[in-house]
Amino acid sequence: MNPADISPEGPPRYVIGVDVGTGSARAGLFDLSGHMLSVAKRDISLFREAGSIVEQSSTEIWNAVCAIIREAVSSAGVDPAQVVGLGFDATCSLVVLGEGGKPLAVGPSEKAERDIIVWMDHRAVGQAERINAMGHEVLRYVGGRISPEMETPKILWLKENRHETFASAWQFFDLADFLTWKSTGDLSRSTCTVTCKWTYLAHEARWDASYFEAIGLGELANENFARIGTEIVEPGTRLGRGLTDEAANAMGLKPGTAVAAGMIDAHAGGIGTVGIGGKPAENLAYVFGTSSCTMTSTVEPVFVPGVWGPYYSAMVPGMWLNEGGQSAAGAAIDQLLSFHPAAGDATEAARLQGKSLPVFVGEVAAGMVSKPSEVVELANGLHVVPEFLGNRAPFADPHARAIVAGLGMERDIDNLVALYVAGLCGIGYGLRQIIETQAKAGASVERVVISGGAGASSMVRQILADACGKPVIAPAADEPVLLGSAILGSVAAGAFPNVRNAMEALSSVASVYAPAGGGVAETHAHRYQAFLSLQDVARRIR
Ligand SMILES: Nc1ncnc2c1ncn2[C@@H]1O[C@H](COP(=O)(O)OP(=O)(O)O)[C@@H](O)[C@H]1O
Ligand SMILES: O=C(CO)[C@H](O)[C@H](O)COP(=O)(O)O
Repeated sequence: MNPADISPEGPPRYVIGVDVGTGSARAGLFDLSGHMLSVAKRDISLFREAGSIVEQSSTEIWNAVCAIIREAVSSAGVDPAQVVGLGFDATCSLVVLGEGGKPLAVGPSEKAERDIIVWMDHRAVGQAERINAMGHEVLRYVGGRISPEMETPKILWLKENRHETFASAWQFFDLADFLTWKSTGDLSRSTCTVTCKWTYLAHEARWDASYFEAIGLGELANENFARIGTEIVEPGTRLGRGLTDEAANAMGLKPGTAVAAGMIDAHAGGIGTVGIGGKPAENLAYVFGTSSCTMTSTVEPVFVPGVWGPYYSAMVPGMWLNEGGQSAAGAAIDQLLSFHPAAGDATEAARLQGKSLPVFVGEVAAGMVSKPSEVVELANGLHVVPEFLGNRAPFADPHARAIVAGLGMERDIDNLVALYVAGLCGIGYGLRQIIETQAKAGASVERVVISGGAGASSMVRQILADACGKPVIAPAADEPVLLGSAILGSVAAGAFPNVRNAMEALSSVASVYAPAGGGVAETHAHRYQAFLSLQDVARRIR
């Protein structure tokens, strides 16, 4: 299908957005006004081992993606020939393939199907520290410090610990780029992935060979970056000749269907939300899933120590991006609840209602108060700094750890609820700290536009608004992250001239959660000071 074939007349056309998160892959089928007709989901495995090792399988993910695309199309009863575009987003995990696209084992299991080092894998903390000690110029564009969650420390880890894998790797991909290559055979990388996670300098359209030489990965530069990306294109760019016969067959779509260069999952959430009001520079995109990401767009680059970026054209084309967040967000709430003596009973009660534990506990909390903002009183005396997986921003400190203060001998569900609320407040104070740090550096925002699985609850949105002090906007789209990747697919298909146009046309506000004033605001101000003190004391103890 050529872009020119899409006309307002003729049969309706559809696009598919695919989102591969940490725990599941989802596909949504959208019409060209941004309405989602169907969604399909598959859970994906995570393999964990000692030493912060977390791995996945690219084969499993690819099979899941093909299956959910088929399911989304058939459950909507749409003719595959009417699907004109496909967009992908995925976690920023590292996929390692040998000759012929063969999966290579990335860890001690020696299992080739474990060929992905997941973004949250912290095996490369030592490599990241050594890179940071070198202080290379490119680090200015990742908030001053490389994170072990980024790809160059991980590849260095492979070279130093699994030399055979490193030497025989044919391609190192960010997961979204792997998916577009599998779909089209096109090895182009997206400016989103390589700028945010690989130190590509999109504002100068180049890699910096001296960085790779300095850190001990000179061979990647000597090969002209053939294993990490020679063609770098903006998200939404139409790749290759669209779907290959093999991929189309696996997905139940037509060969040649347009496939867009993809994005990291959080950034797709940004694309699906920050167009609201036509003012991307005023909107902070907050994607609250397993991790959380804060994404702030500016016209000029703003350097905020400890906040990733500034990245050029990594999310909104032509704008700079600062990206912060918490490495464990939904995952921190899960971890916190799992420690509590009432977790077993509550999990069983949640299961009987077909809900996850945090959703169940959140609903119990909402039922205990007359107004959502009052839930903060349930957490009276309990304080959580939820940094189970380090502080992503504004300290860029992978060694930070969580703090829970104010625990008693309680073992009941009410106390579990209190812990849940305190954990969410802690997430909100982390958000407030990032917003304040960025504002001091010159990147202030007016509102937070929320997406992600944990951001779907209205009580969660209200707690975040109260805790961070900014209005939280819920977009009209039920699945803003999927809408973001569908937007990419629609641009590749030629339905919109560019991503910015599509963003503004397809995103709108559903509801606004204004921060509460009065006593609630005072309580949060007080709790925020406690959060800062606890965080500071923990840092000093270490
Ligand atoms: N109401 C809720 N309150 C707190 N956490 C929640 C809630 N709903 C979902 N979560 C958490 O959000 C995370 C899943 O987010 P989601 O965006 O669906 O996944 P992914 O990050 O894999 O894309 C899980 O950690 C889950 O426990
Ligand atoms: O680092 C990230 C974005 O830059 C994300 O945290 C990562 O991609 C995981 O996303 P999720 O929490 O939605 O599974």
